Amino acid sequence: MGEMGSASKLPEHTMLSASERLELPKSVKIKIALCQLSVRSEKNQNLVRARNMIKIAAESGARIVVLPEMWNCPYSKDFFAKFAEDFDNEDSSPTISLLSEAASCHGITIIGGSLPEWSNGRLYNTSCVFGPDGKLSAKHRKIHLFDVDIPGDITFKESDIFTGGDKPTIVDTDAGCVGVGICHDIRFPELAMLYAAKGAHIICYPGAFNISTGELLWELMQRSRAADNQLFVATCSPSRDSCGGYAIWGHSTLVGPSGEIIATTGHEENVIVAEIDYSKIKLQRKSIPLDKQKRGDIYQFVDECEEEKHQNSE
Ligand SMILES: NC(=O)CC(=O)C(=O)O
Repeated sequence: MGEMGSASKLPEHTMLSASERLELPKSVKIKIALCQLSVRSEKNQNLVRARNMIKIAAESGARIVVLPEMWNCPYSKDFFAKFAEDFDNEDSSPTISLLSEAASCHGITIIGGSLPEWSNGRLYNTSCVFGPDGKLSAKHRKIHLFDVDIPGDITFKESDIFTGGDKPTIVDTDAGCVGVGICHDIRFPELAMLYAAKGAHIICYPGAFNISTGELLWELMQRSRAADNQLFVATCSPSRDSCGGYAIWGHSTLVGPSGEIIATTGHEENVIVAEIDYSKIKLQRKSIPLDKQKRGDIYQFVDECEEEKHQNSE
């Protein structure tokens, strides 16, 4: 990422904000593909279908390809453990081998959706990023697990099965600086703000929102994270007809830095290819300089009782 140290030597009034110092990737315009896959109950079928979609995406000119949350495995508690792989052992991880081979074969960056991962006896919901050389460049374990109980609608508790990740993930790729989150992670603006502060150009959220929260919140969340942080947001979901009892919303989408939808789709299986113009980040941040307008000095709660106790003790 760009050198950020020298600005501190300038007089205060000429100091550049983090947004103004943001360096853009060499290629400012690139194509991204979102592979909205129909996930089957046969792992091998999912691998074959995903490999075909990646090929279609790459042949359409995409330099960065995003896969859905849980694309090699139905989004269901009955399947997660059975389909999980140990990523540290490539020989026993056909999914990791496939992603690595596909990235190097097409010379692209792959944000590998998410997969159930076994590690030291624990199960994680994990996204792997591969560079054009086929090497694993980052691994994000879903931080915020999806535990919900909406009476008469949906009850689902990921934490019964998965262990949550404990780190944010930001990775410099030749297709931009990418922050990674998985589905429910999108509900936490703090994570997106952290990625923006660290220089992310785009945040990719593989996700599998269900049809009720999806209709209400999926688009809203993506546009909010993009507009608040003035960067690109890309989401990728399995399609509605995927296997398992969980009804998936679909609607994989690319959103631009002013919160505009650049490309989206419906419930069905589809490969969406769209153009990202990273110069729009700078334009948006120049037009509405949120970074300069922020009042970090007043965004804190004062505990009045504590304050009173403190004053009385003086
Ligand atoms: N997979 C998820 O984390 C689902 C989710 O967040 C939802 O609202 O649905």
